[in-house]
Amino acid sequence: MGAKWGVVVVAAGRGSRMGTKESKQYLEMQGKPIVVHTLELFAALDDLAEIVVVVGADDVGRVEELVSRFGIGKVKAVVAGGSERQHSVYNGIQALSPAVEWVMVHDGVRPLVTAAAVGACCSVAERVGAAVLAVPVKDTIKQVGDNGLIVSTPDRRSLWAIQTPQAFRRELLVRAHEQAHEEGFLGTDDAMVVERMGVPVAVAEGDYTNIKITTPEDLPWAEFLLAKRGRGEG
Ligand SMILES: Nc1ccn([C@@H]2O[C@H](COP(=O)(O)OP(=O)(O)OP(=O)(O)O)[C@@H](O)[C@H]2O)c(=O)n1
Ligand SMILES: C[C@](O)(CO)[C@H](O)COP(=O)(O)O
Repeated sequence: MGAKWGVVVVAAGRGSRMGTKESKQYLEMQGKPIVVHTLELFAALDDLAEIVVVVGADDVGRVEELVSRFGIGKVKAVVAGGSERQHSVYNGIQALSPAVEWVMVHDGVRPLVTAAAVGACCSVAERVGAAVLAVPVKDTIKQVGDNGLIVSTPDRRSLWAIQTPQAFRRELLVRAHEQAHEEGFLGTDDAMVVERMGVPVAVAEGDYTNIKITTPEDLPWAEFLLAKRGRGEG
């Protein structure tokens, strides 16, 4: 990462698919909330200038206290998110310092991303203008109709499972979010609002361990990977 980079860590979701009373980003692993693991990883990146954390409106004070308790550096602001992930992202971008010219957006519930993968994503973004971390899919993916019948089977060689961080020149991402808002478009990731403008977005190959903690089955796998990483076993 050469230029002035900021990251928006989004953690304002309800975690409904996890089925826990506590939102999944606050579930603890190795004595720390998942979102703290994620923030600590980005705070340790030498070339990262600042972090904005986006959380539920009622959780701003709680997360500010976590940032202080765990001594997490580079946190410029903790701000309230919105009803959709895309709204939370936009709120986060607005809180970055004006000097930040490149933005990463990262899911707060992806605590296992590596510094190397983040660096690769940013390098590709600086070259292309926009990039997302991804891995080639391992399973055959099929499109299935409402009737449960298979519609098509895309060539697996062209299919990638998209992750975060997703990295962009800041003015591009702001413009894309504002256009999506004006046109009532909601995407499931940040690249979608840029792609729909016809702007190229590149893929940077990441790791299969960069999982998004979403459903209960993800928790033991994340615990295992976190422990493995803590032992320096990658
Ligand atoms: N309005 C929202 C929705 C999601 N997120 C964040 O976006 C990331 C990816 O979203 P997802 O895994 O879907 O989290 P949730 O929306 O909380 O999960 P669910 O869909 O199961 O409720 C998470 O870190 C989540 O906290 C957010 O900041 N604001
Ligand atoms: C952004 C993302 O993590 C890329 O795979 C994914 O689209 C988030 O989806 P979610 O339903 O908000 O978890």
